[in-house]
Amino acid sequence: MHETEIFREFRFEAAHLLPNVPSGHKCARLHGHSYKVAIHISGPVDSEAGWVRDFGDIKSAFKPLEEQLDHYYLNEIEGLSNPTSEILARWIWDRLIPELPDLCAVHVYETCTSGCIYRG
Ligand SMILES: Nc1nc2c(c(=O)[nH]1)N=C([C@H](O)[C@H](O)COP(=O)(O)OP(=O)(O)OP(=O)(O)O)CN2
Ligand SMILES: [Zn+2]
Repeated sequence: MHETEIFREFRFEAAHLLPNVPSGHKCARLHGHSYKVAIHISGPVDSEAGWVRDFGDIKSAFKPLEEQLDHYYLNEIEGLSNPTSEILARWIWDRLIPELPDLCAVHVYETCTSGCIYRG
């Protein structure tokens, strides 16, 4: 059976600053983003269900993370003291992989044009 990749997108608003950027860098100042996260799952299409996995499973797995992230100051969250897209993508991966062992990528879009793809 061929591997097929599915995804589910989520959006949340959050504030952050980047503490380790060079002096004078704009990202050292407190600012916010409308983040978009896409969770990708890969596997065979179940012949009976006709899907790799119910999108609802991805939604359920991401919900506790969304509750920790949405409208929060990311720097105050355990593990996100330097909340770059790279570190946030890894943070999400580490928390989803026990629930979604078929996870294959976490995309974090910090802006419409910038982001990170983490593949474990
Ligand atoms: N590799 C990374 N580079 C940057 C990150 C990051 O997480 N990883 N983060 C930032 C800032 O958070 C910044 O807010 C977003 O970056 P940028 O693409 O510069 O966004 P802008 O909307 O400000 O882009 P402009 O086109 O310059 O307006 C910076 N770098
Ligand atoms: Zn930023």
